[in-house]
Amino acid sequence: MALQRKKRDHPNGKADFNELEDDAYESVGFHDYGDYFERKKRKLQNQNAALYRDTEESSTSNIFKGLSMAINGYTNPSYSELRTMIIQNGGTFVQYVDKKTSLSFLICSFLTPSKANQWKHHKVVTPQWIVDCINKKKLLPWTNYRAIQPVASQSLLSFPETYRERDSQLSKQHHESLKVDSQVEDALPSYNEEQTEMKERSENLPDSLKSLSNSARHNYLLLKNPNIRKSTTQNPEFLQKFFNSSRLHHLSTWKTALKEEIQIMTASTGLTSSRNLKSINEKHFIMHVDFDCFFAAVSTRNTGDLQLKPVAVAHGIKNSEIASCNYEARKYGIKNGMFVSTAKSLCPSLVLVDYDFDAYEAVSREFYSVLVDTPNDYLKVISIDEALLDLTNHVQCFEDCVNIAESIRTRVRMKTNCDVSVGIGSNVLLARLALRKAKPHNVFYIKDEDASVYMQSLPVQDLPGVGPSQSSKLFELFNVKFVGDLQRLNKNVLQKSFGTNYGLHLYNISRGIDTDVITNETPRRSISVDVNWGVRFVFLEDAMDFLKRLLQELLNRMSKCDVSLHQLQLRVLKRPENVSFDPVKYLGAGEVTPLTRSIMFTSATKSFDILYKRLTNLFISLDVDPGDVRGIGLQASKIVKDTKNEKLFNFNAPIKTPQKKIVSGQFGSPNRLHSQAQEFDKSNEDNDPSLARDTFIPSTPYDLPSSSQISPGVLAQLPQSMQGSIKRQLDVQNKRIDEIPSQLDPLFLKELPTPIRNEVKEDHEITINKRLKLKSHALPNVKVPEDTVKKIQQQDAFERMLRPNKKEKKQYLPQVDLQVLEELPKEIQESVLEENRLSRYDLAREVKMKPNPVISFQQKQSIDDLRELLAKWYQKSPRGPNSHDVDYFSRYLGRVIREERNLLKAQALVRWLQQLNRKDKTAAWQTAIEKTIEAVQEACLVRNTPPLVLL
Ligand SMILES: Nc1ccn([C@H]2C[C@H](O)[C@@H](COP(=O)(O)OP(=O)(O)OP(=O)(O)O)O2)c(=O)n1
Ligand SMILES: [Mg+2]
Ligand SMILES: [Mg+2]
Repeated sequence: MALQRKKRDHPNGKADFNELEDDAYESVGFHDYGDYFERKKRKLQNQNAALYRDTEESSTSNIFKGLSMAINGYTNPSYSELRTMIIQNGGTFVQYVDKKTSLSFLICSFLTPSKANQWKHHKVVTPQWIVDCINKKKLLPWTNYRAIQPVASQSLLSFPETYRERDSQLSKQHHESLKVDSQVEDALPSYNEEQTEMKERSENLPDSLKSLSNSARHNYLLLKNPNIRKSTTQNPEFLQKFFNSSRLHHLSTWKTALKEEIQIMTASTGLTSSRNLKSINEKHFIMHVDFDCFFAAVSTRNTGDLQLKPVAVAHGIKNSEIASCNYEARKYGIKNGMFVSTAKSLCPSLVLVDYDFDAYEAVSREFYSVLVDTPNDYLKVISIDEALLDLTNHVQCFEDCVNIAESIRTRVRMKTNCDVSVGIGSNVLLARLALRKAKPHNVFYIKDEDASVYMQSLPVQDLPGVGPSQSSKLFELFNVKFVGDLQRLNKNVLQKSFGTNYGLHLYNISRGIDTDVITNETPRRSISVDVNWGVRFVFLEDAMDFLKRLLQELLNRMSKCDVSLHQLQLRVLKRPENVSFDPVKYLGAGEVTPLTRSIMFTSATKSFDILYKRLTNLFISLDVDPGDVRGIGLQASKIVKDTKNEKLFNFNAPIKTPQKKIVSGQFGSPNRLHSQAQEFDKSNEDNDPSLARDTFIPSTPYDLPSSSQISPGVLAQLPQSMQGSIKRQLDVQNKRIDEIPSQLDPLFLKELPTPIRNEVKEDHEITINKRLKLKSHALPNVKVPEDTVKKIQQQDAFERMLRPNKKEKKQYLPQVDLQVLEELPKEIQESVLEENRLSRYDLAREVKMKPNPVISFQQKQSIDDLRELLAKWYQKSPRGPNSHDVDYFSRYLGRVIREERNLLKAQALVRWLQQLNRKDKTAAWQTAIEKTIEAVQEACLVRNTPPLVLL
């Protein structure tokens, strides 16, 4: 029997059915459970409709107009009294509530803990609120009548002055959605709608706040909720909480700490300089070891039954990201980085477990102790769960590597009850590709002779340094999709299109040739603190206050390492203009434009006052609306040691120490690492008190070339602090300067590690420029004594080295694309920057100047125009779209995500298609929509952002 429903604008509960024809009154029979509830709901709605009819005349006020309410459990006044009170005062009474019902308020006196948990994201008030509102004849702030005490994660907005607008909107949306017709409502508020809503809501703002920008007002209203405020930068304890629970923070801290420890161990075993025994051309054996689903495995390692179930580690909130999921969960299509809500829709039985940072750290230490016990040439920390080993001098063939790999796997399993996988190859690239193949729970190796063939079928994006821009350029120019296609391209052609360095890189890696060698860990060159979640400011003062706390945190970290800084960088993540105020991720940064600025200090400092003053000016100079700030970071670079007793590392120690191999068991316990290191430092200091006295930390620990290659001329051109350091090191190494060439010695330069060489070269260039400048400006008759000129040159050179040379760099600005650059491997990034004589700072400004392009589809760009287009497309193809059109549109969505970088737009368009097909549910359209969703999620993956919620 067809359900006849008159379309009326009645709110929920007022639906006017023809009772006689409504099958809600038929017996339930053998219908399914869902059907039973559907019927029950309609039955109750009909009863309410009758009640509304009766009370229409007798209604006393409209104070609850636009609000929908339900009652739960025992109440005083009674259920029926309350119901009448609600209806008589214009409210909508909802008799039956399920998950889909949008409700303004739930009225109840008491909730059991489980119910309280279930309703924690709703407004739950006591019956007294109804009574008092009616007595006072106005809506009173509901927060004074809460039946559930707020919880920290509550994400519901509650603004005493404005909730009515919001609720009536919610309730309107809900009723619109109840209508079974072709009217399609917008799934997400568009940016314009958000702006309009903001304007309406802002009318309730105090006068003093009316001058605020829209984004600041938005934050003001958002932060009115104490629960939300508690989770943001407005909370004085925010930083501590943030760092305690931020997995990314933990990951980076662990990595730094592990690197330092491994560095100490390798230094103490004397493996540093003598280990590069084989040249790059000789065959190497590289091993890449990585835990399988690290966080998830650690969290379930002692729970046999959980290991067999799909498990993910996340904070548990709907829009939180999955940090790690086990391979059982991956069978359902769940991936690391996915939102919990998406994952749950793929696998409702997914078990969520919380983070256990202490356990991850402990397991990682066991892991590294096994690796340190494995004879190796180099051990490089990649992350908490992952390392590279160079075994070249310890094995003869791949089979030896496999045996070692199996032994590592067994020992790690015994110590941690978790699995690692191992990839082996003759270089880092092949080891990495082999690891991918080995996962999970296995060992795999790729021989050189198989590499080329093995790689042919890989998409080019699987290659290191090939990101979306490069791969789409490769596709556009040469129709290249797979590595096999790339292998067919000539080296010259690649270099012409992609530049000398990157062209060569592409040519090499497509053949499995990787010149990246595993080198020693470099000492810490910078210390930073970054916060990219929960950053919400209203006023400039908020930003200043937070900067203060962040600077304090940076100084604390610096003080732990006993360093001062020469350079301080401020990094700000800014919401671009047409991006929503509220990112998809709750209080996250969302889509942002990064801005960076640095300040240089001629003398090293760690003074809060000096730094804070410059920092605030720097922030102001960025001219960012405080409401638009979504993330802030500080980085101390060009750091110098400021105490004589270096605790961890002796940067000026002679690198060559007696050969001492790691023997099995030596580093069995992680705590021994520290004590071992300290002993090592101590013994060195005992032997030679002149060590560890200098303050400058070079970018890389360096061994000096033979004395004949160091000229006093060169030395004189170095920054003074470096001169001191080199002279002392020469003393230590018993080297003398016995030649006096007058200019930069190429041999000497060649021997220096690249970063130092660059510094020296830059410095030299500046000195030369300065000299030229001095010449041209010198008054013809004034003779400056030569000594003085030299001194000025040296001093100036050092100062200028610490200052960015704006004029010089400006003219090179437009040649490098930051997005392209970021996808390249670090080394290539540096060389591109060097080639273009640019710093990242310049590029960030460049990005700021050039907004993302808005991509057109059939000459349409705005969401509204595109929706119109899609609606026409849908109407014209009732039996489903042409597959080429679907591909075409999917590709467009991909570009919206990758190039226009507008996630919300892509989301809104797909949802629109879903809405269009909601009524008829045409299967062909459904398939087409799924295809577009796939394209969208793939583009998100490429961009490294979590998938959009589209189910
Ligand atoms: N963006 C990231 C990257 C990593 N991790 C954490 C969770 C991971 O468990 C751990 C290791 O990262 P991997 O990339 O090695 O991922 P898994 O070990 O989880 O999975 P796989 O088996 O693919 O290595 O680091 C994280 O929280 N967020
Ligand atoms: Mg892993
Ligand atoms: Mg890893």
